[in-house]
Amino acid sequence: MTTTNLRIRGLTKSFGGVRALDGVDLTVPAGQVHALLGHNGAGKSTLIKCLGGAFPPDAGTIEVGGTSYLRLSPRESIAAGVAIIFQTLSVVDALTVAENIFLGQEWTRYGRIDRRAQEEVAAGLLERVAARCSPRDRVGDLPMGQRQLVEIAKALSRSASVLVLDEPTAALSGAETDALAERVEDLRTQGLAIVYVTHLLAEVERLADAVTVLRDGRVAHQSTVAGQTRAELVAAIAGRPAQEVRRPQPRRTSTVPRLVVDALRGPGFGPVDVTVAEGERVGLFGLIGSGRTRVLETLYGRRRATAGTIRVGDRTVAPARPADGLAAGIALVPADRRAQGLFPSLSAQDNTLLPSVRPLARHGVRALRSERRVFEALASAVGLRPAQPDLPAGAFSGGNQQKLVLGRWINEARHVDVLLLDEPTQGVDVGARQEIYRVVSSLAAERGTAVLFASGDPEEIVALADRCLIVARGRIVGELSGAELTEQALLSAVHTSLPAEGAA
Ligand SMILES: Nc1ncnc2c1ncn2[C@@H]1O[C@H](COP(=O)(O)OP(=O)(O)OP(=O)(O)O)[C@@H](O)[C@H]1O
Repeated sequence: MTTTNLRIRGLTKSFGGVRALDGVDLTVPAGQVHALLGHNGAGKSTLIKCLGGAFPPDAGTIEVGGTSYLRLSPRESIAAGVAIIFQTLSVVDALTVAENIFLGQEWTRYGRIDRRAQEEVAAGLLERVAARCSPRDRVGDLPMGQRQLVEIAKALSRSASVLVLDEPTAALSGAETDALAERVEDLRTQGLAIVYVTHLLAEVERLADAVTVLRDGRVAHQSTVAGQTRAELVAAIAGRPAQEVRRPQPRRTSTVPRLVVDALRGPGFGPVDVTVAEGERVGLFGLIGSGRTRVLETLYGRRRATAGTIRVGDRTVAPARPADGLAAGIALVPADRRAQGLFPSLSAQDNTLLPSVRPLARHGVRALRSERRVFEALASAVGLRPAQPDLPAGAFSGGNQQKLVLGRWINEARHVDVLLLDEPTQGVDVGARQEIYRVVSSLAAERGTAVLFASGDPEEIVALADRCLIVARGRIVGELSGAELTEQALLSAVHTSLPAEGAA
């Protein structure tokens, strides 16, 4: 008989006027990987936060291991056997692996922490998750994939029976992603009930047994994964039939160079040569740690170049700070948009239009009506939910916060010569992804903006780039364009170069 580790019934939660969850049912038996999908703002994070005790639900029950709760405190959630691995991990960098695992549940002997016993047990737990680190390593020195395994080992030390993984591969390299998939497989075999939150359908197909799609706080679809097509899942997420993902028609781009980078070097990369013509969209494809992010940050002035030249049009620029990059007509949308670009207490509209307020103003007075019009056009283009201009940015879901920061640079009131995008659609749902590609492409086509973007997702490169440069070990090691630019060609190009670990 299969035991049911997690049974959620009628879960409901509102924030002000927004029904984030509306009568959600979800059952996950022991030994099942259950994928949780949904558009940005569908309610996925709210559901896992109710489960983890961060929010009290308004109605419904959460049953874990046979005990039913109307609400859980964070402590009760852990005691009941729930472990949630959030994207921003909760491990403490300054502590060792063993200290992290036993934080808050230290083993003591004669009133002192028994380090040796902790390290011995930690070693066993690390083995169970096939981690390659030692109990005495400092967590801050470990690559992201290992830190995540430490957190999973910590969950096992607390005898978790329900493991929730929130977009766990977002910050992992290809090799780390494969290793995590194997761990998920093992933990399923060991009888955990696993809830796996993701936007990536390939992960669902690879790992999950069952899938639930949330749409606007309700269950829009629930089934086993076997026999389910991608088109059916996309339709359930978006609430309309799937649009075919098509590679844009090859366009004749201008040959006038807009961005010319010559022998650029900086810590961890170089020399790098890149030319982007007016209206051209060039992808930088590489694994995490390849140096792709460093190149973009150096062009923008967030990092200092140690050698080389950068030209925008016919001007030579040497950005030492982001303000210099902006003054030279270069904008960067960082990958970690929430930490690096969002003002949580300002309204959605102010967040997107802040840099445009001056261009829109007439005679020094803010053009409020134009601001609203530009915001509304943008909100509909990127599928912002809810499309409320006055709501504080901090009240939007993670993916919608991404769209707000992205929208700052891709709205019609803001002109930049060179647009740099780091992982433009990470955390963004499948429906909005296509819209973002369309908006970026029309900026390039209509205004001649030179677009240089970094991505680790071959599908994204193929959907958005006219031409792609392969980055490995801080250098450009190949180039693909036209008919050669396919997902398969990208993957084989990157895997023939040595993978690097660590953050980009
Ligand atoms: N603290 C909050 N205050 C107000 N509204 C909130 C709050 N947290 C979430 N919401 C709203 O609840 C809804 C569901 O958000 P939630 O974060 O659960 O979505 P999600 O499915 O996790 O999205 P994403 O894929 O973007 O992470 C959204 O409309 C969001 O704006």
